[in-house]
Amino acid sequence: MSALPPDLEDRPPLPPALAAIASCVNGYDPSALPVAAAQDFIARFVPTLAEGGAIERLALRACLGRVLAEDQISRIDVPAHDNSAMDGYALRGAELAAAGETRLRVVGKGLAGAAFQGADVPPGACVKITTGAVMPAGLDTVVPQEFCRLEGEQVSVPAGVVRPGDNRRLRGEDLACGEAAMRAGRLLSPSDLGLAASLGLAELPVRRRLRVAFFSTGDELRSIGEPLEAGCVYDSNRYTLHGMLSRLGVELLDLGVVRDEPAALEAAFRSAAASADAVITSGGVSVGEADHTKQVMARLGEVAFWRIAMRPGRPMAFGRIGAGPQGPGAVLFGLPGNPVAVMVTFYAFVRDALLRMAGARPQPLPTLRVRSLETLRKKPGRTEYQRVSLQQAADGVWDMRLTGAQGSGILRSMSEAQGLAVLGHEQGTVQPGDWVEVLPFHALI
Ligand SMILES: Nc1nc2c(c(=O)[nH]1)N[C@H]1C(S)=C(S)[C@@H](COP(=O)(O)OP(=O)(O)OC[C@H]3O[C@@H](n4cnc5c(N)ncnc54)[C@H](O)[C@@H]3O)O[C@H]1N2
Ligand code: MOO
Repeated sequence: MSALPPDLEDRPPLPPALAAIASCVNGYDPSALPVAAAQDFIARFVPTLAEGGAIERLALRACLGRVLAEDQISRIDVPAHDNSAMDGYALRGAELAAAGETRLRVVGKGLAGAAFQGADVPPGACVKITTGAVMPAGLDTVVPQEFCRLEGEQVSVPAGVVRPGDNRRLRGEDLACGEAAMRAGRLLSPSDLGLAASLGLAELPVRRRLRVAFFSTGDELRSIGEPLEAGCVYDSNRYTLHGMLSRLGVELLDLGVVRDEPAALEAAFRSAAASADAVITSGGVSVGEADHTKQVMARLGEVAFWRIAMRPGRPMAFGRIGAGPQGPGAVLFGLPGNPVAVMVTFYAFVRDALLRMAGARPQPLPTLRVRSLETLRKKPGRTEYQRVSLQQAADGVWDMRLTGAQGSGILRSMSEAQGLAVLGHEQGTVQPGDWVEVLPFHALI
């Protein structure tokens, strides 16, 4: 068996692990697994990049989209001082009159980066201040300058425009020294880079990127640039997969197109598993005579299930090859060949599994509750994903329509969609005006 990535957690050998997982999964039926059971199975099954040996320290800007490997504890208070949230006058809140005006003498100024230098501010006095400037000792309130009238060195503040303590940011209110700023497992976002910068961190420890190999299978597939002979189609799945995987920030190994021949498939699986943590294929998982993918997967390793109660995406093989005492091998996703089924099964199963393997803690994706403008025919007993466009109605509610024919080979209606209506396992036909859950593509990385 092929060499195995050394830094994946060593899990028990596959057969007992599979049986153990299957017995924990509610409604486990390998011939037609409900979507939720398949997701549960996969979440329990996939190994995570191990703590040791898989961590690198990267310059902050390079950490975007990577998985944080260790908790980050703040070594400073952020902000480091009480400071003003407004341009105006800093004063003692207790001196503000309940009615009429409060008149105060301006005894100096404090700028952001150039704090007020005077001695203690005496009673009846205030300090001109800018946003971000350190609050002078003893002063606790800032009146924005728009509310004030300045005559010479006297400022008049009308009653009621601020309360004591207003417009002052407290030391450590963003993060106190010793507090956890970010926990390990976080998928680093632009705001996380900013947060780390606010702590003065030049670099962060991140998990190594997951290595994902992928290839298309099918004798009818031609690569771009090749002539399209009768009966052939261009291989689009590798481009779709490339796009979805790139957004996940994994390391990509594109192994091209593999012919519908068991020996060629076996060689491709072996080479993919030798260098990747996960292998994704498309095509050849159904029951046709040229559909060899799942048989080859089963011969080299194990197939946990390959039929899911969903549409599109019913035939999807999930398993593993190369598992043994030396490591967990590579996780396999044999996605169906139809171009829309590839995308739907990726979003339904592969995305979360890869994030989990990479050490992140994926959250359930947020869905929008929208009103259907049309009838959506649906049979109970399987989950259906229908391609929809969204528009906001005059009453502010979001409405949805199908983007066209829903055949799982029709990529145009996927490309025109803004999301997928997720019609649950038990759901029947949707009538116009009914509410449905939509997974907006913008929620996906
Ligand atoms: N008798 C049955 N036939 C089929 C069943 C079934 O349950 N019983 N399931 C259908 C469903 S659902 C799907 S999905 C497909 C999945 O089949 P395969 O995974 O074996 O995929 P292929 O047969 O290889 O291809 C299906 C279709 O997609 C085109 N394709 C494949 N790869 C690509 C690619 N990389 N780029 C563009 N297009 C691709 C291929 O040419 C076929 O038209 O099986 C149904 N049949
Ligand atoms: O998985 Mo298939 O895409 O339902 O046609």
